[in-house]
Amino acid sequence: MASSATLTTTHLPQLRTILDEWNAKRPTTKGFSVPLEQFQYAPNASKDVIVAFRTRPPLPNEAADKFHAEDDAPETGPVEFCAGITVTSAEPGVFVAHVPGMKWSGPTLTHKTYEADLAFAPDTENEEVYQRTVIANDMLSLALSGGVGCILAYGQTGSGKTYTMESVEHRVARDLFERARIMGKKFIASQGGDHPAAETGDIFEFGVTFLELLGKSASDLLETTEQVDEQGNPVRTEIAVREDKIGNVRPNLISSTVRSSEELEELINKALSHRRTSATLRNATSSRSHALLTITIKNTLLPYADEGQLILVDLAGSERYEDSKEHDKQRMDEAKENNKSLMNLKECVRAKAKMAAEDGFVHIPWRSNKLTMLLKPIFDIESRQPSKAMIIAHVSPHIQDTVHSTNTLSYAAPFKTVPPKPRGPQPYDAKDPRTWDHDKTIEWLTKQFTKNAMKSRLAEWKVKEKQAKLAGKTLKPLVEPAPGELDLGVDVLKICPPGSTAKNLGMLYTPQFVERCLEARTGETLRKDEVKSVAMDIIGDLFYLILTAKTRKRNEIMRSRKTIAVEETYGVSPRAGDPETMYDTEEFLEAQIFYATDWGKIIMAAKKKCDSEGKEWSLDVYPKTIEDMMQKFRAHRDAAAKQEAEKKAREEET
Ligand SMILES: Nc1ncnc2c1ncn2[C@@H]1O[C@H](COP(=O)(O)OP(=O)(O)OP(=O)(O)O)[C@@H](O)[C@H]1O
Repeated sequence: MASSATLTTTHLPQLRTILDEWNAKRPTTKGFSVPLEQFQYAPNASKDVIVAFRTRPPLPNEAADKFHAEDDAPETGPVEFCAGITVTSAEPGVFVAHVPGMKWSGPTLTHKTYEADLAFAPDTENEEVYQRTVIANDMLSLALSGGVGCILAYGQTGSGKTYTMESVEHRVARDLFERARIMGKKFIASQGGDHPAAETGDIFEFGVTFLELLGKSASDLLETTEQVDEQGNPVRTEIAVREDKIGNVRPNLISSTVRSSEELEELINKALSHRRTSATLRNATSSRSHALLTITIKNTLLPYADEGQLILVDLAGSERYEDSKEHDKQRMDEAKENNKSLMNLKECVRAKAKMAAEDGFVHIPWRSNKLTMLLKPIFDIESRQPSKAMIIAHVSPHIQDTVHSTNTLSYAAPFKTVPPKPRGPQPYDAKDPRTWDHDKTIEWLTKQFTKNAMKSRLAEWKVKEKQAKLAGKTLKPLVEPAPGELDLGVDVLKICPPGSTAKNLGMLYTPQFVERCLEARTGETLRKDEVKSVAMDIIGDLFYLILTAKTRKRNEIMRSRKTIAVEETYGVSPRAGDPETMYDTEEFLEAQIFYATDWGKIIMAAKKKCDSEGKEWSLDVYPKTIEDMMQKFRAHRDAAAKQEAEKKAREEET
């Protein structure tokens, strides 16, 4: 293949002729299926990884500059633009890259086709790109519902990444608060509308960080610095990027709280101006660094739920080795590091896409690099947060850049996956809620609400028993109610209507499930805040069971790796093990009621000890912990029964 230098002005007319012949034969370009004004959600909205291509228009004088920069061939008049990319379909997205080559008979063109979910032509406005990516895939709602949405701009230096990402950032700032108000009002309404923020829907707290990763070193773009180094570059504190004790990656950045579009816009402008200053001073740093804007969102009415996140990433320009070999050592190291991180990112995105499409286990190597560590929430399969990643691959429109463009397109195209084909119902597995039918789901939900109702009955009974004792009376023992006799406080059939299963419930965001439980409330047996707290426990348990089922296979493969952390993310009690099969007894339920909140605490302490001693949790320590607890419970129960019997006998005697 010829380099662009050999394909200079003299060959352009021939290349144009070949391109015109190809264009004359190809079918007309397929546009978007629904015009922008009419559509609301994209057909791809359910996918975990969405890939889009974008090419920009040629800039004034760019075609000439591109030749003159590399070529000293004699000029034959003004250099006209020659297309290196043709968009043949917008949705699904198809780009054809025209790769120039050279034979003894003259220049040639090879037409390579690449497919994505969406493709944006040079005349597509930023607003349309934003609507068809961020809005169509419901990224704002995802983050406001405790999920993680990540948008990555990838491509060669100068291909338009910053142009796209800055526009996305400003538009997110414009729309996020309005969307939050709508969702906030809806959430309050589902609780009966009784809240000081019922009018405003103001229930979310927003935090913003902006990190720059240059080579291996991370810095805070919100840090204002007066200091400059010998070359005049601003000096910023180096930020450590590592996992903390509980596995979170939270670099120590300035996190600013924002309350409005204007405040968010101001911070974005501040960070971008710091990035631009660095870019001018340090020879286009922006193209050599990754910039990550993270917006964290906390629902103040669901204090135990995970924070939602929107992560907007303007990636460093992808450089070929040939382009960087003229650089000094520092630049070469940076380029090497960038390529490493981009390759690692590719592995992670590809694995995530594959996992979503095949519904199986795929190892995601997110710990291998700082960039992917920072994106842990979207790559960690142990995370309970729903997440979605969108990659927008940018290419230059010029024929001189096609070799670069094919690299970019072949990097991103494999991320496009076909949603898994319906394979019929999976065989029933008691341990895997994704295989439960409607009846089994209702049975499980009923059991969860019964557990809760029994807990409060027992608590009430204990109070009454105490009062009775004080009055010198004996209270009748608490009798186990017959199935269906207990008022659960909710209509489980409303939570899981006919036709719906645990798999459908597992796809709901936590606030959606809470809203549904609140709507299913019957009478006054449970207060609204009690429904909320039980709903949080139940959805937490369901996520845990699904997660355990998903990772079981992985755990078998990687037995040496640490087992799933039994974290109390949703503030609920028992989560470890598999009560469905191992301990599915009334006695087990009674023991949980007896231990109440201590149950979770004892299990957590045992898990911690087990980890520190490097023992095997699921097969060895966990059953032993449960057995010890059950023995204690039985001893207590038997002693209490004995005492009760003796008391009765004494009473009968007197
Ligand atoms: N879709 C577009 N329409 C019009 N102009 C564009 C478009 N995309 C990019 N540009 C212009 O192209 C130039 C290069 O774009 P940009 O700086 O975004 O590229 P980049 O990929 O971020 O480069 P770098 O890696 O160097 O940061 C800019 O002048 C920008 O304004």
